Amino acid sequence: MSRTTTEVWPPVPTEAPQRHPEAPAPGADLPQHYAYCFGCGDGVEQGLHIRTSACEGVTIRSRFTVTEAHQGAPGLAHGGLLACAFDEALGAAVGNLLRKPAVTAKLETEFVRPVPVGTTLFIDAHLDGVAGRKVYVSAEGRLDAEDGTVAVRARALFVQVKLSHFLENGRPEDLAKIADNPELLTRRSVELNP
Ligand SMILES: CCCCCCCCCCCCCC(=O)SCCNC(=O)CCNC(=O)[C@H](O)C(C)(C)COP(=O)(O)OP(=O)(O)OC[C@H]1O[C@@H](n2cnc3c(N)ncnc32)[C@H](O)[C@@H]1OP(=O)(O)O
Repeated sequence: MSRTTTEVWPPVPTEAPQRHPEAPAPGADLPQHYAYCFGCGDGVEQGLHIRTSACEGVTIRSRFTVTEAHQGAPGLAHGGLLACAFDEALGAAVGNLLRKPAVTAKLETEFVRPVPVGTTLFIDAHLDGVAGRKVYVSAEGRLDAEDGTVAVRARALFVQVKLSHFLENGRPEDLAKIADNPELLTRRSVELNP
């Protein structure tokens, strides 16, 4: 059976994504966006602690080191955690390069090679197209080097949302913690009306 994905991507006509004029400069290391984010936050001891930097154009690179806390089979990364890492990397591309709040509507992952504990995945995420509020984005994860063997591929649809999405749906006590300590969130300006 062929594993080549045959569907057209993006699946609808799109416009070329435009890097926001205030997007982080190529080479810049990006801060965690929320201290308690499972993907990037330093406040989550067993989280993924993904680190991300901006690249040229509409690409960003993330690095994720698989620890013992991330196992599924003995000594191997859990597929769901790998999907989480890609959700984070794809979302960071959308948020940082377009600078508009967006959430994952659909996420597809392809697991090509096992990913052992101790591996660092180099994940390049690329914005593929924008159609109104919809943003199509894809990524590849390579084993232990920028040019390593591809182990995981993913692609996703993100939908741009208003700030009210988070204020109306988030747990009040967590929103209150942020009100008390705004440092929990990265304080970069975003455009709030999709
Ligand atoms: C400086 C800033 C830095 C920031 C860094 C940030 C890093 C972040 C890293 C974090 C990363 C982690 C990120 C996370 O973990 S985000 C957390 C996980 N995601 C969610 O919780 C999202 C839950 N879903 C929703 O809230 C709603 O369903 C949304 C908001 C997505 C849409 O509901 P809404 O009522 O608003 O809009 P709509 O229903 O009219 O849909 C709009 C359009 O979209 C199309 N559509 C929707 N769904 C699908 C689908 N499944 N397949 C195909 N198409 C779909 C739909 O047909 C329509 O198309 P069109 O009719 O317009 O053509």
